[in-house]
Amino acid sequence: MLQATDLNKSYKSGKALHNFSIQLKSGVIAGLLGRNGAGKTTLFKILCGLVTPDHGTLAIASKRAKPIGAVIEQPGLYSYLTAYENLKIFAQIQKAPADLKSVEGYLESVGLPLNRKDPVRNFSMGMKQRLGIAIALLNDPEILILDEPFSGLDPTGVASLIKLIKELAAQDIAILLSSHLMTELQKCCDYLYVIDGGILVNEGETNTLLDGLISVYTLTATNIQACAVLQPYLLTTEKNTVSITCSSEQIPAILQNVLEEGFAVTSCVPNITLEQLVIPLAK
Ligand SMILES: Nc1ncnc2c1ncn2[C@@H]1O[C@H](COP(=O)(O)OP(=O)(O)OP(=O)(O)O)[C@@H](O)[C@H]1O
Repeated sequence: MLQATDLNKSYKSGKALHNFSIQLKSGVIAGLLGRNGAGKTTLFKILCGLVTPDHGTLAIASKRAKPIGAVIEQPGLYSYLTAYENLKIFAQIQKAPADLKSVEGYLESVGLPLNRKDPVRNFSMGMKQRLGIAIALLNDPEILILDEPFSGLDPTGVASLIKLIKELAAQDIAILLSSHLMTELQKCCDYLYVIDGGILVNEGETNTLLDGLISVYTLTATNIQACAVLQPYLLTTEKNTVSITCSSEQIPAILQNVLEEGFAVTSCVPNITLEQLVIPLAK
């Protein structure tokens, strides 16, 4: 669907992208993980045609008039207008259907209420993101690019945005989203690209990439710090929460034994940091 090969871009400040290649496929959610200044926005702007690369090729297989929809940095909204009015204006600008039924359909497609009559400046960050996505999806692009879509969202907002992104991918849209945080990308991406200093330093199917690297898990259960089974693995303990160090292969058996000892584990969260993904290849 989209193949970018050996993209290079330099600014006066230095090289922002170096021989960066990326592929997007229909129905697949790809994540771009990288620190601040790693080159994520530069890549997105090149993919959207907003910045011209110094070298490299970009091939997009699509017959649509608008192959890519994107929300880069903040969604650009008219803050003094309602969601409906924003969508109607952007639909008119982009020559998409702008009648009442169509605009209500756009609102519904991203889970925004039809009855909000107040300006979008009153909206939560999550609702603004949804409206930005609805605008990006005008004219049915086959590719959706979202730059840091989770920034400023609370956990509920993150969870409901992840649900929306998965629903869009299920409609065969190819999705690329960026973050400097592992947790959200881990939860929603099928494939991960890791960028550092403008270079692709790691990539792979999310589960395969992370399984080999996770060695610390945080478990929560009432009084779990007293669990005998966990004592050999303990890294840190707090009331009702412990961090243990073990491999991903060991986790199912450990959890089984903890349950048999009578501790009802309410969560088991793998801990992985961006640094773990960057350092192995940067050596
Ligand atoms: N228009 C520009 N002019 C000069 N330098 C730029 C420009 N845009 C980006 N850069 C530089 O290119 C590098 C990559 O920036 P970019 O915004 O692509 O990174 P990023 O990963 O999106 O970072 P962030 O998460 O902070 O937005 C940075 O060193 C940045 O300062």
